[in-house]
Amino acid sequence: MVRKKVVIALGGNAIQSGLATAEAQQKALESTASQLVTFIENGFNIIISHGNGPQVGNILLQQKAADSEKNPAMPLDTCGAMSQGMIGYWMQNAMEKALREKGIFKNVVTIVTRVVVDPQDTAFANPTKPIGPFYSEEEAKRIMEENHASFKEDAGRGWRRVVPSPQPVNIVEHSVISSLVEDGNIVISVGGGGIPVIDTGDGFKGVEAVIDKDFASEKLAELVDADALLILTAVDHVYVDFNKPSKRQLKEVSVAEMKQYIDEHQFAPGSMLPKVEAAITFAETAPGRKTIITSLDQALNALEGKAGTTVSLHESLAGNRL
Ligand SMILES: Nc1ncnc2c1ncn2[C@@H]1O[C@H](COP(=O)(O)OP(=O)(O)O)[C@@H](O)[C@H]1O
Ligand SMILES: NC(=O)OP(=O)(O)O
Repeated sequence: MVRKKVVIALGGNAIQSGLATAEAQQKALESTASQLVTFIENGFNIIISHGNGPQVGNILLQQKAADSEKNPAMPLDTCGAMSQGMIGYWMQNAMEKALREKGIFKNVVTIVTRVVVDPQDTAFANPTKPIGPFYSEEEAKRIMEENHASFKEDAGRGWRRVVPSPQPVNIVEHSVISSLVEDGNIVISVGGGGIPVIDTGDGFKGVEAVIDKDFASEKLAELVDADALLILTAVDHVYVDFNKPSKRQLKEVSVAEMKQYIDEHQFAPGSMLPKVEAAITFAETAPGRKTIITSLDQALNALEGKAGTTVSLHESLAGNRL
């Protein structure tokens, strides 16, 4: 049987739905993993990617405990690598447990993934990616003055530190990820959008940034020639007139239609907009490729063409079962 290959990008609620403790996040991941196992039961090969905004921000804050040459603070790229290892480790435990409960044996591996960015990317001069905890406006302004860090208001939920978020250009480990998934292993990769690196011509060098995980997942889906990119978040569908009485679910949408909605500012920057942009980019790479944006609960239904928002090059291609 030829197994279809799906890149699954997990939203923040799949990892942290309440407290930020290790115990609470591992519990949330166990619940996520029990749903992801249904993809394996239904014959899919999966590559799991995930966000790291809350986690990498907290790891960065924890560097404040550093006080000497013996205990130096680590830079943001290294904090990103730590977040990949931490969440990957939790996810490996959770997936193996969920597989065992179903009597399935499969290797689950995390690849520490480096993602090449352009040093000239204009994002370096304009930090936009929110990380870490939320603050009141007053607290945020005080920290900005003390630390020269940038903070911005995040979608009506409070103020957060923001860091540069350049576009992914290439994924260093994509070939090995591809081989592992072709061999039937479950691969966790491009966690937190990948560790941002620049190609110096004499090796890779980490840079202080956090890449958007939806854009990095899209790049990975392209490079491993995935059949679908599944972006899972807290809503079952993308909406037009979101949060208005006139709100309407989008089901099967062409790239051209989605671009029109972007022009109408239907999607919030920093939340739904990058997902929609990633969906368009993947669909544009080939006529058969589709991106589905939905919730974890509806993910399998969505692959059968029965739920979620599906974006493909032409609307006629969107509704079919994968
Ligand atoms: N037009 C829209 N349709 C659906 N959801 C939207 C829209 N605009 C903004 N959103 C919000 O975007 C959220 C997804 O973004 P976010 O929470 O940042 O993603 P993630 O799940 O990757 O952490 C949804 O849960 C929803 O609250
Ligand atoms: N890196 C990243 O996009 O993380 P979040 O999805 O948690 O913001």
